[in-house]
Parts: sequence; C-alpha cells; structure tokens
Amino acid sequence: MIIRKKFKFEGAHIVRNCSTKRCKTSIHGHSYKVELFFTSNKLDNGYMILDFGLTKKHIKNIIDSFDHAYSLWAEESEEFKNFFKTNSLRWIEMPVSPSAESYSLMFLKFIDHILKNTKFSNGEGDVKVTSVRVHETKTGYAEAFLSDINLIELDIKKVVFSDEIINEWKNKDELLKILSV
Ligand SMILES: Nc1nc2c(c(=O)[nH]1)N=C([C@H](O)[C@H](O)COP(=O)(O)OP(=O)(O)OP(=O)(O)O)CN2
Repeated sequence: MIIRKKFKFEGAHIVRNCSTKRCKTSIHGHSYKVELFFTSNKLDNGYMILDFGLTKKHIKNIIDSFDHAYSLWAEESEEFKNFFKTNSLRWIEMPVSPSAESYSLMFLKFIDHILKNTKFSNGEGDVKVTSVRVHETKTGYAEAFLSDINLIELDIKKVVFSDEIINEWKNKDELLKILSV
C-alpha cells in the first residue's frame, strides 16, 4: 500500500549546463508541486501507513525551505553566490545543480534520513519513502525512487540553508539534531 502527501514551493534557480538556453542562462522561477509517496510493512494504531500530520513535523520544513528561496549551485562563482547571500534572506546552497531530477533525489535523501532517525510512537511499522515526484511545471516532473538514491553523489550535510530559513523551521532544534546524525 502507498500513501501520498503533496507539498508546494515557489522557487527560483538557474540550471547550469542543461540544454535549454533560457534555463541555463537566466534566473527564473517555478511553482513546484512535490508529491511524497510512503509505504510501510504495517498500519499504525489509527490504521494508517503514516499519519499525514506527522509529515508536517520535519519533512515539511525541508520542502518549505525552498519556498521564496533561491537554489544556489555550489559551483557558481563566489561573486554570484555572494550576491545572493548578501541581498536575499532565503537561499540554499546545494552541491548539485537544481534540476527537477536533483530536487527529487535530494528530497528523497532528506526524507529517508529523517524517517530513519525518527522514533514513531503510535504503532507505526517500518515507514519508507518510496519515491518523490517534483513537478516543475504543469507539463514536466521528475520522480526519484528509493532505488535511485545513489544515482548522484549528494551528501545532505553539504546542503546549506540560510539562517533565515533555519530560524523559520518548526521544531528547529529537533530537526537540526536529526540532520546532524
Ligand atoms: N529533464 C529536465 N528538463 C528540464 C528541466 C529539468 O529540471 N529537468 N528544467 C528546465 C527548465 O527549468 C524549464 O523552465 C522548464 O522547462 P520546460 O518544461 O521546457 O518549460 P515550459 O514551461 O516552457 O514547458 P511547456 O510544456 O512548453 O509549457 C528545462 N528542462
């Protein structure tokens, strides 16, 4: 059995090195829709795979970090990176160029890590994120499956969130502890 929870964010980026000229040369934004799919080997005491409400404790923070934020590829020039870091409060520096594919893989990695380091207390089983689907536009999405988790080398500890973003996280201290494991 699979359940799905949908989130959204309004994000800006440039995807360097892709084939589309506008996409690789100009800052632009999208209204992203993110679908998270979960499964488990048993139902909890409420006959659920995972209460949708529990996805809003830590997982939502990660997706919402990208809302009204600029996704900054770590390989950009220092001048370019400094511009965003000094002129915009919400930015994320990430070790991969921000395509729909890399967002889906990155979110999958974060959520897999969060689930593995969360103690559930309502009879939940072994809850897994089976895939993450990131819709960049109305016509295009990328979906990363658990079997794709090593498709790119991406250490989530190398994803840097601006202070403004971290300070807005709900249950901030708990999430920072989970991410530090
Ligand atoms: N496989 C991928 N291809 C493209 C990505 C991506 O992340 N993965 N991203 C882009 C751009 O960011 C672009 O803004 C979106 O491209 P596209 O789907 O072509 O956008 P349109 O709104 O022009 O699509 P229409 O269907 O023509 O309205 C490019 N490619």
